[in-house]
Amino acid sequence: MSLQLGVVADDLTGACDVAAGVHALGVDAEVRLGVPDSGAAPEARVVIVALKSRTAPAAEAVRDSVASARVLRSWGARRLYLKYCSTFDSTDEGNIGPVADALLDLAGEDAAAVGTPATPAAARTMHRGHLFVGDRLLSESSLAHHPLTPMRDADLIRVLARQTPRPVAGIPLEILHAGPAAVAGRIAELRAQGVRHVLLDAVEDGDLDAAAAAAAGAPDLILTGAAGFAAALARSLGGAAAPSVEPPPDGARLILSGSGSERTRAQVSAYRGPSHPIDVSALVAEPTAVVAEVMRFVGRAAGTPLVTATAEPEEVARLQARWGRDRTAALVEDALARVAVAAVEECGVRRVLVAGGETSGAVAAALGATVLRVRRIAAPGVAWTTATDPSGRVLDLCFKSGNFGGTDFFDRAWD
Ligand SMILES: Nc1ncnc2c1ncn2[C@@H]1O[C@H](COP(=O)(O)OP(=O)(O)O)[C@@H](O)[C@H]1O
Ligand SMILES: O=C(O)[C@H](O)C(=O)COP(=O)(O)O
Repeated sequence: MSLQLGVVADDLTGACDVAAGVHALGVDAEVRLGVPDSGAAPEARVVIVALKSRTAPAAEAVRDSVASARVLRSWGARRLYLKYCSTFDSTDEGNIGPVADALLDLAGEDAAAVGTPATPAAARTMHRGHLFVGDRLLSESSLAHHPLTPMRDADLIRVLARQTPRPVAGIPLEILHAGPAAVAGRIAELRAQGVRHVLLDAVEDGDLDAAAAAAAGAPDLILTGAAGFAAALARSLGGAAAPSVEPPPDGARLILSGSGSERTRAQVSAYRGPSHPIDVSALVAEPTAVVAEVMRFVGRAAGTPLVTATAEPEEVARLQARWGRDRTAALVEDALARVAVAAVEECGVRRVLVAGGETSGAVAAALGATVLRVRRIAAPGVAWTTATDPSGRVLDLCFKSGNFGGTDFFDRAWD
């Protein structure tokens, strides 16, 4: 099969979110970690490049996203999709706007970016350009307190307009409900007026299907959004039989949590197995000693050990004020990544569940994973994936978005 949809994702859990949704439709998907080497094209019909660009400097995010898009195009990708968070996680400096603009430059002068973060299956909906998380406006949800990208403005037309000099406009729900031709016609009108970024309202999957059908008639569009719109595009590809589910590899288990999201905080609290909180302040002065202490816990734990840095927003804010946001982020990500490598190399761990997008990117890179294939859906938007590390070990890896999975996920995710 040829590559139908090439996706550039700004974090690993978001990439796996798309892969899980595509897999559930019976469409074969593959996640490539980092900017891929051009080489031979993968066989999968959907290839998702997982970058760690969501909170990187804009120039770095643009560089890696454009490089990834070029490789996907060289593999014959018929459509390009920029995958960002369903809660539009970003700052006013970017990176959704700058990256989308760079992809527009790649696509040509009159190109336009069209899409939506709406993912109704994850209770993310767009109405009059405003993003809702469940019944709450984004700015009234827990995402307003995200440790790296606090989302304090639910008007995404306004948010995106702060990230790009190119004109931004929305398409309201009544046009989505009028069907694909109405959507396509409105997109064409906006483009003729010079609009280069279009955000679509959507409150149900049918709206996303209408958007996907409208996009099918405009192959020059750069498509953007979260896993919901990506799944609608994959639905139009037509799925094969349900993919087979291989058993997980034998080996010990480990849970690593670096997410500060509301759902992960609940999952950490609800976990009934052995857990060990990381002393983040101690990481500043003696990270090696902290990791050694954690490994003593992992080595003697009965059951599946949970190593967690997860903390309430107030505690995270206190540590960020003391040591710096980026410094604490890097210290925690690096510590959890080092624990993952040591657990695989020294404790026979072969199954790792990681909570948090940035955290997952750091852990996957440290483990040397380069390609992930979905093995089994663990929860909506969350998959167990199979990877082979540089030493040839087969690993079973689950990279869970911060706000995904049930409260008992850490106990129930294992098959
Ligand atoms: N206790 C803590 N203090 C400071 N930063 C933390 C703490 N725990 C986690 N972090 C950092 O917060 C960020 C959480 O981001 P991420 O892993 O993407 O989670 P999510 O998926 O919930 O957004 C990471 O950079 C992580 O290292
Ligand atoms: O919510 C989404 O679209 C994705 O699953 C995602 O990007 C989540 O990011 P997180 O950093 O893992 O919360």
